[in-house]
Amino acid sequence: MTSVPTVTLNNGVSIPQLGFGVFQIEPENTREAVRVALETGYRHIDTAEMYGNEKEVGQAVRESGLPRAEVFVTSKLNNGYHAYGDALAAFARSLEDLDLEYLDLFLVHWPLPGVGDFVETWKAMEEIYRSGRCKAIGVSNFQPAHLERLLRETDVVPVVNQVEAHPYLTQEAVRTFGRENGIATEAWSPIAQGKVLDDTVITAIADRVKRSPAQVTLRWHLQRGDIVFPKSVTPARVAENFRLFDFELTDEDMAAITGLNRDERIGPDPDTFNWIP
Ligand SMILES: NC(=O)C1=CN([C@@H]2O[C@H](COP(=O)(O)OP(=O)(O)OC[C@H]3O[C@@H](n4cnc5c(N)ncnc54)[C@H](OP(=O)(O)O)[C@@H]3O)[C@@H](O)[C@H]2O)C=CC1
Ligand SMILES: O=C1CO[C@H](CO)[C@@H](O)[C@@H]1O
Repeated sequence: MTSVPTVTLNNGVSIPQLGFGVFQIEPENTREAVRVALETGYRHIDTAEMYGNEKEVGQAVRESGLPRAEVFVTSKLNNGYHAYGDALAAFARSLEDLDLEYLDLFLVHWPLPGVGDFVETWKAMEEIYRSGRCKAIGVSNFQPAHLERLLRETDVVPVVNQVEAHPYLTQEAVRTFGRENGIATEAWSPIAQGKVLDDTVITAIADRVKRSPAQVTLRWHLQRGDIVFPKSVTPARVAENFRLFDFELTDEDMAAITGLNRDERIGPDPDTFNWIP
């Protein structure tokens, strides 16, 4: 079976660079989707309390029969639970819903700069980390200014920052800040939910290397060093998105795809997003 490269996080924990995302998979379809992903060879699942399918993710992981240590599971703190005590309780609930002994990675889902104070939230994350029930803690959708505050005012450096990233939003500033401070970048919506797949720069490279536009785009992320977890409920695509390790993009291909950047988001802007579900 294909072995997926790992990235060593700043606390020594290893994360598979390619995983499987479960946003917008209905709870009733999640068990099967995660079963197919694990069967295909994925060993990293990215969920969140916000997605409403933690329970089914946990079920599929347990039913796979794989040793717990072989599957990397990430979940995220939902936006309504940023207060210290709420964050501790929300983590305990996530673990209970997943029905797992520990989480591999727990993230603050959004900084919500207009609501409360994410430094207080991060102090709760540090306590969760110290409890040993979570192997690593990180953030999602943090801008460099948000990260600077965490680095200045708290003790534990986030292991990752999970941000929207794809060829139309290459996130150079966030990625550079991460690289300089030991924070790995995870790219969410890595194929921009399909939006980049008919871009002629990407389709021309795909034709030449005899791979699909999705494979070319995912390979671009991997060669940049970022961590990705494409979502699909279509088994053929789940398999396609896993076949990324038998071809390489040239430096010219990499530069051409990076050159597509238009700083165009498909999701919310972290500086102004303060939504509480
Ligand atoms: N931290 C955050 O704020 C966020 C995190 N995320 C995480 O990132 C993950 C991935 O992002 P997501 O928004 O789901 O978007 P993706 O960029 O992974 O795209 C998913 C969409 O693309 C389709 N698709 C998947 N593979 C292929 C393929 N090979 N060819 C053509 N179409 C394909 C899927 O269709 P189908 O399923 O029908 O096959 C689905 O419609 C999420 O599942 C979640 O874990 C996402 C958003 C925000
Ligand atoms: O993970 C997520 C899925 O997408 C939503 C809408 O863009 C986000 O709010 C959320 O962070």
